[in-house]
Amino acid sequence: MRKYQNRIVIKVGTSTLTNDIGQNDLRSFDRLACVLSDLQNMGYEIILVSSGAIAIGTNKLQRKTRPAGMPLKQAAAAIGQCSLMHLYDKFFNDYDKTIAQILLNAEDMEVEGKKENLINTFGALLEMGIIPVVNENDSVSYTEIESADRLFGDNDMLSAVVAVLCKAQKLIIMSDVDGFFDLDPRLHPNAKRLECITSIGEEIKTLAGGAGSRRGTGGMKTKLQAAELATMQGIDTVIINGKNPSALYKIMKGEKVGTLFVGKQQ
Ligand SMILES: Nc1ncnc2c1ncn2[C@@H]1O[C@H](COP(=O)(O)OP(=O)(O)O)[C@@H](O)[C@H]1O
Ligand SMILES: N[C@@H](CCC(=O)OP(=O)(O)O)C(=O)O
Repeated sequence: MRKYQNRIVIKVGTSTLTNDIGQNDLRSFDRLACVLSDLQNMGYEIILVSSGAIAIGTNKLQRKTRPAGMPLKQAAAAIGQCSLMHLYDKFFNDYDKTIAQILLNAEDMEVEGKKENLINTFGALLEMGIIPVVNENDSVSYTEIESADRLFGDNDMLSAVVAVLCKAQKLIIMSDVDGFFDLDPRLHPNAKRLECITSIGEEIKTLAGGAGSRRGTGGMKTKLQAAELATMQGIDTVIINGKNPSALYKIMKGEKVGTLFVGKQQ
C-alpha cells in the first residue's frame, strides 16, 4: 500500500482524557492539543481518533459509574460527544487550529460508496489544514459499545481502520501505561516493557490483558488487534503513555519510545 509519508493517526483513550475520579483531565487535553498543533505546524497531517464520550457524558450527568443499560450508555455518549468536541475546539483554538468531527462505525467502511465518501472527506479536510477528530457513532451502533468479540467494538480497532483507510504512515495509540508489557503493569509492578515487536504471534497475544481502569475498555487486547491490522498493511504502530504527548516528537525522529510494532514490508 502506498502511504502518505507525513500522515499520522493518533488515538487517545478515555483513561488519558479523564482522571481517577472520572472528571475531565484538562491538562491532558491541553498538552495533546499543543503537541498535535505543533506537529501540524511542522508539516505533518494529523488525524485524531478520540474516545471519552461515554465517560464525559456520565460525568456531565453527575453519575459516579458508567450507566449499565444500552439506551443510557448511548445517551451518555450523545451528551458527552458535545462536551468532548467543545473541549477540543477550545484547546485547539488556542493554538490556531480548526478541527472537524467525524463519527463513524466500522461497517461504514465496508460499503464502497460510503468508504469513498469518507476518503474524500478526510482528504479535503487535511488539504485545508484541518484536524479531523474521529469517534465511533455510539448513539446509532450498539455493537460498537458492546459487541461480544469487540473486534470492531472499540476505538483502538477503529483507529487502525482509519489509518489503513487514510494510508497513514504511522498509528500512535495513547494509553495510561508506557507501552506493551510482558504482564499487565497495573497488576504486576515488575512487568517489563517490550520496546519493539516485529511479529504479533500467539506468544505475544497471550501477554495482552483487558482494561486497566473502569473507564477504559478493551485493554491491551484491542490495542494488539489494532496493531496487527495496521502492521499487516505496513503501518508502524506505537503504543505510548498519553500523559506525555511530547513523546510524539521523539517518535517522529525515529527514537525509541513506548512499544513499536513494526509494519510489514509491502
Ligand atoms: N500486557 C499489557 N501491557 C500493558 N498494559 C496492559 C497489558 N495487559 C493489560 N493491560 C492494561 O491495559 C490498560 C490500558 O487499556 P484501557 O484500560 O482500555 O485504556 P485506554 O482508555 O487507554 O484504551 C492498562 O491500564 C493496563 O492495565
Ligand atoms: N466511543 C466510546 C469509546 C470506547 C473505547 O474504545 O474507549 P477506550 O478504551 O477508552 O478507547 C466513547 O467515546 O466513549
